[in-house]
Amino acid sequence: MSEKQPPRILIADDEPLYLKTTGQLLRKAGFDCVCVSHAGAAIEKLEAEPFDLILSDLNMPGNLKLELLHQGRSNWPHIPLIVVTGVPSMPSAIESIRLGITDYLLKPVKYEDLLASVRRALAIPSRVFQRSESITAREQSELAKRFPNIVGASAPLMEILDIVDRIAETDVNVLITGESGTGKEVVAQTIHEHSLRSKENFQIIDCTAIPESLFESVLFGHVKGAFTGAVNDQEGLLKLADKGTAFFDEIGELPAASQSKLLRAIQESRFTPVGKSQAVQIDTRFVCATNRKLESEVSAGRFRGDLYYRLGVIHIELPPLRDRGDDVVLLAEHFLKLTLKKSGRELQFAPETLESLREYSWPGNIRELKNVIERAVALTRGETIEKTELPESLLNPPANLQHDSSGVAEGSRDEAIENAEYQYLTALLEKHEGNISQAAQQAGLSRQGLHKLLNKHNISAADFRS
Ligand SMILES: Nc1ncnc2c1ncn2[C@@H]1O[C@H](COP(=O)(O)OP(=O)(O)OP(=O)(O)O)[C@@H](O)[C@H]1O
Repeated sequence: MSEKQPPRILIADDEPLYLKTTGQLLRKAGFDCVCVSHAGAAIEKLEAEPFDLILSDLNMPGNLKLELLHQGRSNWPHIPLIVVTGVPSMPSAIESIRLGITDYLLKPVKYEDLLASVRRALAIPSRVFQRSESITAREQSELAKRFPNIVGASAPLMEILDIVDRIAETDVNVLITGESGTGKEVVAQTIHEHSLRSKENFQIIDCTAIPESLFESVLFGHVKGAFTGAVNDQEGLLKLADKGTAFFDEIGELPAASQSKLLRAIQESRFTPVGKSQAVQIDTRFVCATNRKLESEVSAGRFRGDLYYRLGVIHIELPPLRDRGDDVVLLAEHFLKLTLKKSGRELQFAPETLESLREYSWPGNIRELKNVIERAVALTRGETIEKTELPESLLNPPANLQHDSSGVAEGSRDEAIENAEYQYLTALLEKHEGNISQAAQQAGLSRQGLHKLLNKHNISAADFRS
């Protein structure tokens, strides 16, 4: 973007009235707009002239297969793209978010919302949208130095650190997904620590811990006497996140009514505490995490699409530990060092122990690995951690957790993982006769984490108790 020139916006839409009024309104707001009525013309313009932003309709001539989105994102990845559509459809919405659009607005769109979205998109440095080429060894070591809390050197982790590095200082909202224990909270905290908001609060908001009936009061606060039991004025969690980062953990668990209240607060950057008449303005960055597949939740109608787009401007998917190669060893060494720091002892892994750690499939991911190392250190009497100090469940995992190359691969990878997880959980509960604490301990999960997984698979621990 040139400093003297106003930002240039390309608007592509086949509704003449919308095209004309949007162009006029944005010009009035100080932008330089070029309006075209079909995808082909938009692509020609992009080839010929520089732009800072694309506003694109979905249903317009030449865009049957979302050509403008595909070409726009692959040929001009540095130009943010906002979809504005009158005919929302779930597949196109999901495809849009996959391609990395900046926002998804539904017509009729309020002028203030459009303007806010345009300003937000233009405030994001273009490098955020540029896909990284493969990361060089030098860049790798620089990333490792910049993020010492995130241990690992595998290619998938390096890609994540590269994204974190590019987005941390911007104000974009981030959605972090991944299985339980993959490090979502660690990544969220790291984004905050490397942001311009690092001196302010990193406010964790655990969506599973807020009863639906208290959502507004906990999030937005309340005044004394607003409802029975409101004996004092209470500031809400969002106010505590003002100027800082609000981290919504387990956002996928948020009930529908709470989703709309949160969406409104995010869209307007303000909310009204319960019992008050005046709204409170906030300046907060939103980072969210979930181990659910939010896209499927949106398709199934359980999660609002508009909230999903608003939160997931940047989507970081953390790989499970089993897909991170030798990171297992690096993390094991890291947790060994951490554990020994407390005791002052000196210990090392036997080569066979490391081999077993490498071979295991880690359903509880990094949290499970951390627990296994702490347990092994506690059990080891000599100077070497032998394989025998590893839990039996790790050395002889249930058949469904072993890698069997002779088996016929059925279904998608996601289905296979879901099945394996289901089998693992039922075997685990059977072994511990429905005792959640013991089962969670073995799986390397928190009790809450295990409850969530059981809910996901509709498994009741009570069925395993005698
Ligand atoms: N890359 C990493 N380097 C070092 N420690 C890590 C890393 N990732 C995660 N951990 C550690 O693993 C444990 C689990 O991480 P975290 O709580 O961030 O996972 P999560 O994905 O948020 O889990 P859940 O979905 O159950 O809330 C924590 O003790 C964390 O410190």
